[in-house]
Amino acid sequence: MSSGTVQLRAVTRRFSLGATSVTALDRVSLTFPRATFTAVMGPSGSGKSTLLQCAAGLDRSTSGSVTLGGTELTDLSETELTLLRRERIGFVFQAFNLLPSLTAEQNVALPLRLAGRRPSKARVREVLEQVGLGDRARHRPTELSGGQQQRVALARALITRPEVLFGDEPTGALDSRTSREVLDLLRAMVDREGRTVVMVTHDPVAASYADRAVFLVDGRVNGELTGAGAEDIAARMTRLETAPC
Ligand SMILES: Nc1ncnc2c1ncn2[C@@H]1O[C@H](COP(=O)(O)OP(=O)(O)OP(=O)(O)O)[C@@H](O)[C@H]1O
Repeated sequence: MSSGTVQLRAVTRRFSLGATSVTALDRVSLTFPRATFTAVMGPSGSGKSTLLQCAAGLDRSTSGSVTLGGTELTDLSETELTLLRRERIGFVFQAFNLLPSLTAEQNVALPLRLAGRRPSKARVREVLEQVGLGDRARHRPTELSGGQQQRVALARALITRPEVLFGDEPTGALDSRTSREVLDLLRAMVDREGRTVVMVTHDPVAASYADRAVFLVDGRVNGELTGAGAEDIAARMTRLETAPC
C-alpha cells in the first residue's frame, strides 16, 4: 500500500450510552488514495466526524481495519498512535485552536517542539510563506483575521510534512472569500506536494474543490460523486436530507 493512502475496511464504531448503544459507523469501507482530495459529506449525525476521527487515529473503531500506508492503526499502542499522528498526519479543525499568547511562527513551530525537535527558523518561514503569511510571522492570533488564523493552523499542520491532512469543517467559520483561499491551499497541497487531503464539510462549494465527495447516511457509505460541481453536490445533499428514513 502506497504511503499516504488511507484505507478503512469494514470499520464499525459503536458508542455505549448506558443500556443502549449508537452505531455511528456501520461497516464502512473506503480508500483515500495518496495525492487525492476527498470531501466527506452527509446529514447531521451521519457519522462524518467519527469517520474522520477513526481514520486519523484520534479514536479507535469498535471493529474493522484502518491502515495508513502499510501501518495498521488498530494494532498500535497509544504511544505508537500518538507518534504516528505527530509524524505522519496533520489536522485542521473549524476552531483554529491557536494559542493566543504565541505568535504565528511560535504556533507553527509548536508541533515540532512538542516532538522534542528544534524547529528551524527557515522551515517555519517556509510554511508560513506557503500559506501566504510570510509577513505575519510575529503577529498574535488576535491580530489576524479568521482566514489568516486558519492559514496559520494550516501551516502548523504542514510543518511536519504529513502524508495526510484531515480537516473537520476547516472552512466552517470563514466567509466565502477566505474559505476559497484556504480551499485553494488545500488543493495545492494535493496537486503540488502529493499530500492526501480528507475534509468533512457541509458546504457543497467547499466539496467541489475535492476530487470526489463521499456521502454518509446513518453511518454507512451512500454513494459518491467524482469531479462534481457545487450544484450537483448540493442536489445530492438535498435528496439525502429529505429522503424518508
Ligand atoms: N462520544 C460519543 N458518544 C456517544 N455518541 C456519539 C459520540 N460521538 C458521536 N456520537 C453519535 O454518533 C453519531 C454520529 O456522530 P458524528 O458526530 O460522527 O456525526 P456528524 O455527521 O459529524 O454530525 P454533524 O454534521 O452534526 O457534526 C451521532 O448519532 C452522535 O450522536
